[in-house]
Amino acid sequence: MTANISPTISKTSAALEALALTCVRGEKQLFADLSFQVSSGECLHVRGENGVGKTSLLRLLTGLSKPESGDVLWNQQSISSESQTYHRDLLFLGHRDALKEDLTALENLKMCAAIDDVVLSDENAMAALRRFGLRGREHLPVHCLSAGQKRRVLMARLVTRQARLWILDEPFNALDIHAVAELETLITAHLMLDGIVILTSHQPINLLNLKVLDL
Ligand SMILES: Nc1ncnc2c1ncn2[C@@H]1O[C@H](COP(=O)(O)OP(=O)(O)OP(=O)(O)O)[C@@H](O)[C@H]1O
Repeated sequence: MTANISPTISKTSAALEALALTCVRGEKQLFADLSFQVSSGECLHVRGENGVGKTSLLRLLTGLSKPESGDVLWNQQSISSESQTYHRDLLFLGHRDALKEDLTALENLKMCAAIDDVVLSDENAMAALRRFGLRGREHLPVHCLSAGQKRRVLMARLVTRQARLWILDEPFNALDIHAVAELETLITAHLMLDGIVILTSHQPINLLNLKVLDL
């Protein structure tokens, strides 16, 4: 069954811009003076070896950590000055599963919707979970799900929360080939609606409008 949830992202163009970002972690400078822009309809694939600073970059882009110097602009406004607007437009999925293990898959989706201030009916939440192959698992506590099934709950979140900008840390991890294809389809549909995606992955990615950033 396919979840019938129509995205209602506005059609005006949007852009995320990194301006001369420098990132220091511990004693080490991970990157310096890093600038790029990602606009509506584009996906940026951030690549690099383990420990090079991909997750650290995503954290700067989400505003979860601050750069040593430089700034991040969302639609030409610094994300530190416009953080409420920015966080309404942003969906960040970190590579550690941001799920409550004692809650069911359905309860997790509903809880995320409540935090995001999104109205989500049980029917739409169930449809989203089933779209990602979780039929019959909707009422199981998340600690009973496999690693790939947990990632699928997070994928369901991509369709139940309408955000313009998706920042996804290793979203293909633990997914089987069907789920990888489903996620690529979902990302493509988001880009066609003028969404923006920034993701990290150690695997090659099969998407149109893909830009690559090698750290
Ligand atoms: N809070 C911190 N304090 C000190 N060092 C940190 C901190 N956070 C990250 N690091 C270090 O910064 C470096 C970059 O980490 P990061 O998680 O950004 O790498 P990554 O490119 O995402 O790696 P991977 O491909 O393994 O996920 C690593 O050497 C890590 O140990």
